[in-house]
Amino acid sequence: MKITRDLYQGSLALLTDFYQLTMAYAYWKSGKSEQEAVFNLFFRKNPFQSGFTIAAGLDYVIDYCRNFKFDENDLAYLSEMRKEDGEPTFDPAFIQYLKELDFCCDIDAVEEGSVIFPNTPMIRVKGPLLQCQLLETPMLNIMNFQTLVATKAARITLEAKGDPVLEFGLRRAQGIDGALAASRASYIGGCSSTSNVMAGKLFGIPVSGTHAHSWIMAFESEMAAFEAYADAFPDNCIFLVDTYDTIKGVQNAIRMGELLKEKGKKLLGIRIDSGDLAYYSNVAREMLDEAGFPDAKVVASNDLDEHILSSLKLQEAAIDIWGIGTKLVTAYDQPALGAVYKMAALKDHDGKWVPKVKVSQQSIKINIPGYHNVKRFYKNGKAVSDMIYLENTDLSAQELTIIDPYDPTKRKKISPDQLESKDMLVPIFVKGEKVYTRPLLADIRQKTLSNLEKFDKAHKRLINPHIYPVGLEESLYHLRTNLVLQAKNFN
Ligand SMILES: Nc1ncnc2c1ncn2[C@@H]1O[C@H](COP(=O)(O)OP(=O)(O)OP(=O)(O)O)[C@@H](O)[C@H]1O
Ligand SMILES: O=P(O)(O)OC[C@H]1O[C@H](OP(=O)(O)OP(=O)(O)O)[C@H](O)[C@@H]1O
Ligand SMILES: O=C(O)c1cccnc1
Ligand SMILES: [Mg+2]
Repeated sequence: MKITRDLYQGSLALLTDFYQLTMAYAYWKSGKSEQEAVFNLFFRKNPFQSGFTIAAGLDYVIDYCRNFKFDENDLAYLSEMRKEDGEPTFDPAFIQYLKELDFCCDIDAVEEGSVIFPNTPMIRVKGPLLQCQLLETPMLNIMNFQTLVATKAARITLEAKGDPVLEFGLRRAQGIDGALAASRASYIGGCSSTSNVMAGKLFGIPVSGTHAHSWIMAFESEMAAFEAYADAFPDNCIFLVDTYDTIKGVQNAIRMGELLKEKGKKLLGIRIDSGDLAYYSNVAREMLDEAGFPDAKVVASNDLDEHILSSLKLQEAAIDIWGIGTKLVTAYDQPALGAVYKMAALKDHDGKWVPKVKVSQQSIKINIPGYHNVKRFYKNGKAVSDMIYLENTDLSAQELTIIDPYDPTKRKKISPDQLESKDMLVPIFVKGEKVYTRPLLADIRQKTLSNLEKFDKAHKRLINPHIYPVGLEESLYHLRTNLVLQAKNFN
C-alpha cells in the first residue's frame, strides 16, 4: 500500500470508532435505526483559558456528509470481520443496509469563523438515529482540531494587533493531515499566509516564506549567500541575519539593500530567529533606519506564541511580521478541545419529541436537552449575550431571562425589542440535501476578524478574560432542571 497517497482509497466511511458500527448494527437489529433523533456537538470549556473560541472545520464536515457512503472496499472489509466464535460480526443484510444507506439528516451549524462559547451547539444533527450516531466520531475529529487551532491563531493574531502572522508549522505539525488542517485553521483564525505549499494548493491560502540557515551555510560567506538569493529573487529579499552574528548579519543585509537599490530593487526585510528578539529587533531597526531603509520589515521567529508575542509588544520590540510554527499548529498548551456530541432529543413511537439529558455527578457534564438554537444579542453593534432556547419557544415577551446553566443565581434580563439579534445556527443540510453555500476561505478569515471586532476587548485579553454571558432561556432552564431531577428520582 502506498502510505502517503491513496491511503483512504476515496472513502472515509470507516474513519470512525468501531463502537459506532456495532451500535449501528444493534440499532438496526432492534428496529431503532430509523427512529428520529437530535444530537448536538458542543464543547464545555474554551481552550487555552481563552475568553472565546473560533469555530472551524465545517467545510470538512460538509464534505464528509456529502460523501457519506460505504464503498465496495469498506463493505468487503466489514463483511470479513469475525466475532470470537468465528461468525461474521455483521449480518449480510446489515451490510446491504449500509450499502443502500442514503444520508438524509438535517444539519444546522454555526458558520466557520464564528466566535462561539461553551455549551452552545456548534452543529445540530436531526435524522435517523443510526445516521446521527455514525456522524459522531468523524465530526468530532474534524471540529475539535480545527476549532482548537483557529482559536490559537486568533489569540495570536489579536496580540499581533494587525501585524501579519506567517504560519510556519508544517515541520512540527501532527502528521500530514494534521498539518494541512492546521494550516487551514490558522488562516481562518487570522494568519496571513502559510509556508505549507500543499495547503496553498488545496485551500488557496497565500503561501510565503524566507530562507533557512542552511542556505547561508551552503556558501563561503553570508554575503555570498545573500547575493545569490537576491540574484534568484530580487523582488523577494528577506534575509535571515542570525546564522553567525546578528549585528554583522544586519550590516550585510544593509549592504545588500544598497546593491539592490542600485538595480532599482528593494530590500524587503530581515528575519531574526534567535536571541533576545526585543533587543535585536530594535538594534536592527535603528541600523536599517539610519542606513535609509525605513520600509524594510523585521520578521521574527523562534518558538513564539501569543504570550511571548504580547510580551515582545510590551517591550516595544521593533517587529513587523511574526513567523509562528510549533506552538500554533500543535496547539502546544492544550492539545485537544474536548468537544462532545450528545443526544438531545428522541422521537417516541407516537411521533412526539422527548428531550434527553445525560446525568452526571459533574454538573458540567449534564447536557442541554431539546431541539435548541442559540440567539446572539447585540447592542450598538457589540455582542452582549447568547441565549440558548428551544426552537418552539415564544420569544415575543418584553423581557426574557437567561440563566447560567451551572449557576442558577447568575441571571440576566434581556429586552429583545431593544436589541438586535441573530440565530447562530444556520441550515447546512435539509433532508440530506446541501442548502448552504460554502464561503471562500479568505472570506471566512475576514469574517473571523470582523466577528471578533464585535466583542468587547475584556473577553479577548489573554489573562483572566471577562466571561461572556451565555444562558438558558428560562423555560429551557426549567425543562433541564426537571429532567435532571426526574432522572435522579427526585420527582
Ligand atoms: N525579549 C524577549 N522576551 C521574551 N521572550 C523572548 C524574548 N526574546 C526571545 N524570546 C523567546 O525566548 C525563547 C528563547 O529560546 P532559546 O533560548 O531556545 O533560543 P535562542 O537560544 O535564542 O535561539 P536558538 O536556540 O534558536 O539559537 C524563545 O521562545 C523566544 O521566542
Ligand atoms: O519556532 P517555530 O515557531 O516552530 O517556527 C518555525 C521554526 O522553524 C525554523 O527553524 P527550526 O526550528 O527548524 O530550526 P531552529 O530551531 O534551528 O531555528 C524557523 O527558523 C523557526 O525557528
Ligand atoms: O520561510 C521561512 O522563513 C520558514 C518556513 C518554515 C519554517 N521556518 C521558517
Ligand atoms: Mg526553532
